[in-house]
Amino acid sequence: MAPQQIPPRKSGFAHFLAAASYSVAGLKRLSRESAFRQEAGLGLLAVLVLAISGAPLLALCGMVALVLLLIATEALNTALEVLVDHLSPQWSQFAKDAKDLGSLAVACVAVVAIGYFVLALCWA
Ligand SMILES: Nc1ncnc2c1ncn2[C@@H]1O[C@H](COP(=O)(O)OP(=O)(O)OP(=O)(O)O)[C@@H](O)[C@H]1O
Repeated sequence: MAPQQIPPRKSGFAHFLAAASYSVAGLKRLSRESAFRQEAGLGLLAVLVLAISGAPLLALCGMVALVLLLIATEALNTALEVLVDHLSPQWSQFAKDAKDLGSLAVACVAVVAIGYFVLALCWA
């Protein structure tokens, strides 16, 4: 297979379009992670439950924002894992630290999202 080329830098509207296509590629890569599929599924469920419970629009927007924040954190954690797996196929302290810290970041955002869901459900 021929070696892939790094795409040339673009500016203006072409840069905007290119950035959007890179984000879609990132979403495709993220969809291979089971953690992402679980978080996105549970997040969608949480938004639906709040909507059915009659939560106000602002509360629904808050839930959607937190689910997007969780997905963004999971994307960064996956990027970290890809790099760590490439740099350290064997056990190493830096690999353990990096991956554990990435997991902590995802866990912190997940706790905030779950707490928000419970509060919004109580107030609905
Ligand atoms: N190369 C490594 N060296 C040392 N410890 C590692 C290494 N790879 C993974 N670990 C340890 O194993 C844990 C789980 O790693 P793993 O790669 O399975 O990530 P994960 O959090 O389960 O994410 P995912 O399910 O998305 O792969 C890490 O948090 C870390 O403590």
